[in-house]
Amino acid sequence: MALLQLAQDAFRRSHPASVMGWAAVACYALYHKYLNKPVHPLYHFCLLLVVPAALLALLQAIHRISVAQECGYALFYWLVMASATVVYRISPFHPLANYPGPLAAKISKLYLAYLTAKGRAHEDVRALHSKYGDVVRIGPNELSFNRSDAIQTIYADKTMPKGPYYVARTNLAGVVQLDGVRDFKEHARRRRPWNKAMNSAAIKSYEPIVSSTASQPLGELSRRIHNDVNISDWMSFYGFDFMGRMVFGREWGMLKEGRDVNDYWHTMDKCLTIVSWSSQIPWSVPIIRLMKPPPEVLKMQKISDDSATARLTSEGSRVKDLYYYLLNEDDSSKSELTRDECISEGVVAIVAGSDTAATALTHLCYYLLTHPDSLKKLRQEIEEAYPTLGSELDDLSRQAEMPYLNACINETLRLLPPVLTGLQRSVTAGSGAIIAGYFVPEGVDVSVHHYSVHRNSQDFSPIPDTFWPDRWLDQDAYVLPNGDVIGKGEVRTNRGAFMPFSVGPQQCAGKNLAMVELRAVACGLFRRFDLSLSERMNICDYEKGLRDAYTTVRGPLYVKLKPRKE
Ligand code: HEM
Repeated sequence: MALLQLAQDAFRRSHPASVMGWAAVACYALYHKYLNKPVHPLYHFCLLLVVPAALLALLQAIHRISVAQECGYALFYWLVMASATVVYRISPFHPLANYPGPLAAKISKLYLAYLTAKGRAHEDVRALHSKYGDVVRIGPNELSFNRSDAIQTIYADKTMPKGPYYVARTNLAGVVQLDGVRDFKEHARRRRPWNKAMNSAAIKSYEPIVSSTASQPLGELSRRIHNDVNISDWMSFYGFDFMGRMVFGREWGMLKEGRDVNDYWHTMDKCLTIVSWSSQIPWSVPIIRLMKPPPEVLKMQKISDDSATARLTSEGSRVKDLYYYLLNEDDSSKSELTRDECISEGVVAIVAGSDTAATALTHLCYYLLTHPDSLKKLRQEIEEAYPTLGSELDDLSRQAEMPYLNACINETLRLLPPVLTGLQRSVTAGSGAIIAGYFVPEGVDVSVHHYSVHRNSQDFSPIPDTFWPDRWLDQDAYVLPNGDVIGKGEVRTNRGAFMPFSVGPQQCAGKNLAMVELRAVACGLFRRFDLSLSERMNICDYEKGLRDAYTTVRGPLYVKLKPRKE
């Protein structure tokens, strides 16, 4: 009672503006602690709306202020909060004050969300590294590294869980997707069935699906040799049909029809774009989720759920597909995953595995078409391995031993990794962490920027920006694209800096399968067809048209195809 009386007296004696101002500063102290963290929307609601509303009600009762004054004081409250946020973030007292970066990035993650929404964040963040150095403050509490010696600490040492960027990775039924699981122990439980589904014996058992799906686009394309073919589209048709068979044992029919049946893949691209920018502002995710989901998201969730549910209610697999292992159909024990988790895993596999592989294959075509010498060398290697036309999908294990094929794929994934961005992790240790020699305090989010580190001349030289597959070969001397010959000592290829599938316990679960399918399609395509760029293609625009939406959104790549005779 006495306390209430005291508060009332204080309110009576103070000017309303000073009450609102000091309350805003106090609330900010609480708010800034959680601003970039996943907290319940009620928390934001309370600090932003309930507190000022309660104060205004009190002030109204005591000072009899008008409605216009109430609105003014409410605005003042929010303004003080916003100003306190900005001042603290750019002040020398902020724990990241010594790290360079653009002012807008220091103030708000909205800056990175804006770059992401523009679609060229991979180039933009690389430009920031060129301007500010190896470590850049890309958000108020976030650092981007362009240093290969940061990779192990951030991703492999199991000390830094995924950051708040991943809060959006929960489906509409509330199930956290595998790639959104941030707790290491829970992640290990969810990941176990995947590791079984992707071990070498399982990968071998998928080879019939890989061979039959990889041969399908070749058949369909041979019927279209008189037209320009958008190979980018065809790689997506392939990627989705392959994953449809792999995961659900189901035909999407994209290759057969030569179009995006059900608009599935375009819908997915739209969803990824929304998710990619909203993930940059994690506190917006629970708020967005309170609203009605966009129709694209609903549509995609439905198609995926229906396919997964149909597969789960079927009597088991006809072929050994992903669910064969996820549901433990290979032995009698019960699956470790709940039914909802199983459905979610199927959806993740489609999202994670279809477009990424399609992007890698399209980029491989792009680089080989613009580097005819490399294409010639590759074709020679394929012809030596598979002298008979049509045999190139017979024994896929041979392809893992083809050095130039693997060099071309690696070089493509280096220059244009399908996941271009840095994958966020959080420093959670109370004592902070030392990353690549830099001290990073607790509560800071960190990442190694894929696109930048893959082109860093410290790790890939010479000509780090040029497609030059030879850098992956082990030779005594190397011929550069301009004809110069250089010795082994002048070539630096740091495989530890190569992370298109990420690194550590949360790296890509489908890496081995992806490599099998990339090799198979490349062998089939370049063995059976002569590819050239179509005249309608302005090839300089291809890279400029790529959009970084966490995974890559591609424009068209028109080619002409000529079947090879032998
Ligand atoms: C060239 C093709 C591919 C690339 C470049 C690629 C890349 C990646 C990357 C970088 C991650 C880490 C994502 C993160 O931490 O945010 C990832 C995760 C994942 N990928 Fe792939 N991926 C490819 C193909 C595939 C395929 C074919 C599958 C499925 C069979 C697959 C399934 C997954 C899954 C399930 C995860 C989540 C893993 C986890 O969180 O434990 N990926 N992928």
